[in-house]
Amino acid sequence: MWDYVKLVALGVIALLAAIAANYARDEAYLVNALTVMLAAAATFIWTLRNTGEPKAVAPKNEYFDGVVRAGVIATAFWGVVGFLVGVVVAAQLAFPVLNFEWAQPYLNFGRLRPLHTSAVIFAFGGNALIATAFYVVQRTTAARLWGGNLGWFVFWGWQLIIVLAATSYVFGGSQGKEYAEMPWHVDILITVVWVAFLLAFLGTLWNRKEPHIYVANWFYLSFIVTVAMLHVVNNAALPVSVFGSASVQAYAGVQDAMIQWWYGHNAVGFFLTAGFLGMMYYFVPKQAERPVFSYKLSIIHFWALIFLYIWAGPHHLHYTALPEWASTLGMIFSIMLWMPSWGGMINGLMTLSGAWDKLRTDPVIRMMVIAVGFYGMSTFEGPMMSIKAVNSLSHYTDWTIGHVHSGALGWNGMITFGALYFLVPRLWNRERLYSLSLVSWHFWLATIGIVLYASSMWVTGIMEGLMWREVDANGFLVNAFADTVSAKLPMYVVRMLGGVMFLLGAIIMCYNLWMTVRAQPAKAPVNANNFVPAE
Ligand code: HEM
Ligand code: HEM
Ligand SMILES: [Cu+2]
Repeated sequence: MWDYVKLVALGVIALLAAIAANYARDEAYLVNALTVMLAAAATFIWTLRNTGEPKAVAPKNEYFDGVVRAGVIATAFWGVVGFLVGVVVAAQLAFPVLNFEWAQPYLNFGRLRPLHTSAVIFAFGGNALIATAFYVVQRTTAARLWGGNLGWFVFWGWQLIIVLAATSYVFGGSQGKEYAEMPWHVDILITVVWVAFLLAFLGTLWNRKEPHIYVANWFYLSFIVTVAMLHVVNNAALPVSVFGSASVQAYAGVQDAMIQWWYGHNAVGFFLTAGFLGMMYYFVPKQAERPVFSYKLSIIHFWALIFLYIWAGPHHLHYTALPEWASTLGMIFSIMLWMPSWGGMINGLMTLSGAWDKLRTDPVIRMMVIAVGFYGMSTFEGPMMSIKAVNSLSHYTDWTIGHVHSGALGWNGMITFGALYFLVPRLWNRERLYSLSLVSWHFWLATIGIVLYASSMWVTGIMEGLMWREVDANGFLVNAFADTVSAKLPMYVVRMLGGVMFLLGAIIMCYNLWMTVRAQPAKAPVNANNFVPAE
């Protein structure tokens, strides 16, 4: 019965998408409609072929790990894609000829840049967060992921969203809001998939056999709930036509800017921070085989973080049409944010107390520790940059880009790599990783890559900031804008090389994980993935 409902629904979707493609008013919308049509048709055929077949009933005492395995593969795949596009845009900034004439307008910097940011944040980061949230919530509640195949809906829905967003940018569809560039129809799909994600997570918590809700789940839950709120409010818009990508924002002027940066900042705070802290609170203690340093600190850290983050957005709009008081409010909350952030860092690092020797012997724990270190660094740098006097120098410069990537590569990247190294042997029931020395290679390539990236951006950022404000004795500007651009060239090349190293490290990781699954002997099949011992 359920199969027939699905078939009808998929058929209707494919048909509507075909109609939408026919009436499409712009290229991006056309490509999106065709993609949805093909995806619905493929799922239709797949469902049809399986209709009436006896379904394998999953044993109730087994974790739902298939979707986590798929999420791990997707994380590694989109990671490499996102880093590669990062290297491409870095190369385009250094060598503008790489905006090839024949590839215009599709592959110019302006279209590839949001492709990079969405690929790394939503595809790489999003898949990492969804996969680990599903893994962690099951392990810490001793319950199977709620909702039957809802987990698969979330997984495939998210991949579809990624493909729609990416193709949309390349073909010229964008809302023009940073990190929220997806056109309105993709925004609706995101809302549906995100609600499914929330339900799967909440349902599992509800069914928990462990009375206590472990703190990692608090972080994951706050990430899911807050991102839902941010997404819906920031994307409120009126489509110009149901058959086109263009839409008009619900807010105008400075209100729109404020809502956008309330979103943008909290995307950092909840997507790139709270969710990843959930990862830290599970995987660091697991890999170190030590309890969390202070559970009390983790609770204080949690509440302080979510209370403070939400007010800090105006630090993105210093010296604009935003009222002075709002700007000051954002600055003050940002400075206060330093404390809980470092509380989290200390909690992560001190979890290693008594196990510091592991830093020498275990490259996976080294990866996690450097991630927490970079988290600490970027959450010190951020509050500093939010001070108006500092921001008057740093804003509009590459300093911001350096800050972004010390957080993104150092914190989000490294903690995800650590989690993948932890997960793959367990999910595929392998005795150990294929090669720890390849993990070490990855570690050093990535670390040196980040250092090259961040330090080159500090140098160019501060240099261009100072050059822009340099005036002669009569008060005239000394430098033309083009002077600052040409002065930056060497540093742009260094940044690109740093990116290449980071990318190489990720490719080595993929090889290592692949060989772990391929070449390592399986462990004896002792209910490794069961949470209730078989009688
Ligand atoms: C190989 C690695 C990477 C390279 C080479 C790279 C390169 C770049 C470049 C060239 C830009 C544009 C800068 C500009 O407009 O001046 C950029 C922007 C950005 N990247 Fe990356 N990136 C990498 C990895 C990542 C990762 C892993 C993340 C997030 C998890 C990330 C997040 C961002 C964000 C958020 C921006 C926009 C920054 C802003 O507007 O202030 N990047 N990246
Ligand atoms: C206490 C924590 C943090 C504070 C107070 C903070 C503050 C700031 C400030 C003041 C800016 C520059 C705004 C501007 O001049 O335009 C900024 C930019 C940015 N930060 Fe942070 N930051 C923090 C942590 C992080 C972390 C951990 C990450 C990444 C994982 C991150 C990602 C970003 C991004 C992506 C931008 C660029 C936004 C844009 O596109 O303009 N921040 N942050
Ligand atoms: Cu911010």
